[in-house]
Amino acid sequence: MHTILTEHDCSQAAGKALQFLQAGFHPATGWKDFWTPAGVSDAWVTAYTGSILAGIPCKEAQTLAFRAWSILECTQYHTGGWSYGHTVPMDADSTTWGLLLATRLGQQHSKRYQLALQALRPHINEQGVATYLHPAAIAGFMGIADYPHFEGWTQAHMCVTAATALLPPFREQLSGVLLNNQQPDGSWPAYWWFETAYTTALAVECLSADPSPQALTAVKRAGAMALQRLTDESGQLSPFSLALLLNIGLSAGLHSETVIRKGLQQLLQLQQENGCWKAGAWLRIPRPDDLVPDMTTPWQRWFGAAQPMHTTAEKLAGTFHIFSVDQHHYFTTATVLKTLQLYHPQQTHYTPVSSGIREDYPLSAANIAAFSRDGMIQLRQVFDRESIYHYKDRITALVAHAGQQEHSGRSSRDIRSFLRATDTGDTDKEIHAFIRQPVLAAIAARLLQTDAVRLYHDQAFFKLPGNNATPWHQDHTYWPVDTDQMLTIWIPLEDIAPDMGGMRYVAGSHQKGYLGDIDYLNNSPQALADFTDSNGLSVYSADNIPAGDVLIHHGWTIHGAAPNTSARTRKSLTIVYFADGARLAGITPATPSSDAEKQAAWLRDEDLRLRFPGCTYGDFAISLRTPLLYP
Ligand SMILES: O=C(O)CCC(=O)C(=O)O
Ligand SMILES: [Fe+2]
Repeated sequence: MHTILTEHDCSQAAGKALQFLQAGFHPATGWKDFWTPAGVSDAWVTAYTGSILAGIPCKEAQTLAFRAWSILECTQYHTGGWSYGHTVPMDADSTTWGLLLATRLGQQHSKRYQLALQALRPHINEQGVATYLHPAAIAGFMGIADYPHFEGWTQAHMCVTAATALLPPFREQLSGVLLNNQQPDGSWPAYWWFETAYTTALAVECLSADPSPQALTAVKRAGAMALQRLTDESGQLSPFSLALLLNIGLSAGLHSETVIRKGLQQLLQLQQENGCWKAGAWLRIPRPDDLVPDMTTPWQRWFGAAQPMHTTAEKLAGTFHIFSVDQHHYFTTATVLKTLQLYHPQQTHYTPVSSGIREDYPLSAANIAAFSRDGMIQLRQVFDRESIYHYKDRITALVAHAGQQEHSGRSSRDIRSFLRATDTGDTDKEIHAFIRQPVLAAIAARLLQTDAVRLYHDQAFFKLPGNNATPWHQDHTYWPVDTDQMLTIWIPLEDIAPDMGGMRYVAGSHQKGYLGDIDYLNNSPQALADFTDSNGLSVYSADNIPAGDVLIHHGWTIHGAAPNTSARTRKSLTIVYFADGARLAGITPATPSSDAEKQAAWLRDEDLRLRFPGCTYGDFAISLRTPLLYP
């Protein structure tokens, strides 16, 4: 067969695979695969898939990998580490993949990374890495607390050891262990897999970076084994096995071997229409006392319990020596992506994923400088009118339902300032996507001059006819986040005319940071004039804003809005972003004195409780409610 495998072929295939993984990614749980008696795996599969994407140098893959990490940061056990899935006790394999993901994203400084590393350490001994450390926890989870024989599960496993060996802190120690455990045929054994190429691919990835003669020999032997199997089993290999054998060959430097090129071409031919490669990763669950599962027969595929199991004996008989496959194809597809990456490491030309949403807004250096000087900016035509009007209708329906008439927080004035609804994206899928679209988050990140931003919240502000002015205030007063890098994108949902209650900003006031209780500015126009005059600042009035434009203000910029004297409702949606890496904090003064300060402190506590459940001041400002939106 004549085999020409172009860069273009690989990058096309990888782009489609990426789209498949993107489509299957759930914002709260990541990817799920493998049905076993312990349920379906989310954390482990998400960590594995994410860690492969993190190694692919293109924007879509990096974004997905960051999202996966963001989920793992929220779902980690407080004792550190990750597990197979929801409610299953922590294990060394899932924890290793979580750590590999963090490492590849450069997140070693993260508190969760450090915690997981600590939790992993005790699993490592001279024999390698044990998946489970405490039989009691896992036996309790399985409902066989009285069964004492977990020697099989608490011994060192080469399939876990080879993955952990890829973590820089353990590489040296575990390379030695790997060298001692290579089989005569050049492979490494696997405990949780039928396919020894799983362990071998990881071992070779680790050892190929080791310049010692022993490592070199080991890698060569593994490479020869892979070539042999690719030849002998050609045409019978599942995409999973084929990808792993190719990984071994590629890590061993055998790119130009005909068998490798043929294998790659076969692999590309096996890609499905939707971008995936069909499930072929056979995960097995030996009995906890089984030390060498390769000797065990027979194995049953898990389709759920055949009959109800109550006693330990029934559970032992019914839930072990079973196997399962990655029924959603994510695990296999991620493994194949790794192969493509190894074949063309420097290629970043993956087919861009088209989402239908605008990808970029041409923000200029002058825009960024203006925002940093004024603490506010108006950006022209970020959206087209039709799409804004589409969202206007959806948001109007929602506000009518969920809106709350308010005095805008603090000032008890007779007439209310607006009708407000928070978290509008929670109940409407389209608004959810609109709020999370990358173009807005990218604008936020660039104006804040930071690498990554999270969503804080979204709120709709509808100023009804006759509603009062929005009092002057500083938003950040209400947000329990310690970074100054926060901003709001204020999106008019239709044209705003001068009598509808346009936004007002004290340009440059953000540079002063927290100004204390500034409610006195609302006492009279003179109070404000005195403040701006004595500080050399001026007020910017955004009176005529066409739909499609957006207004953006910094978290410390003093702002308000004029009353709505027209007969129309002024409709707007706001999205608040903050720089990733912030921690939860109150603002100074720690002891509020005025009523306004007391109320602000109460609102910060309230937001901490609502937006960062389970967190306290000092923790990282990370939660499922505040996802990373960029990159
Ligand atoms: O729309 C308004 O009138 C007030 C909006 C506001 O204060 C904000 O977006 O922070
Ligand atoms: Fe505000």
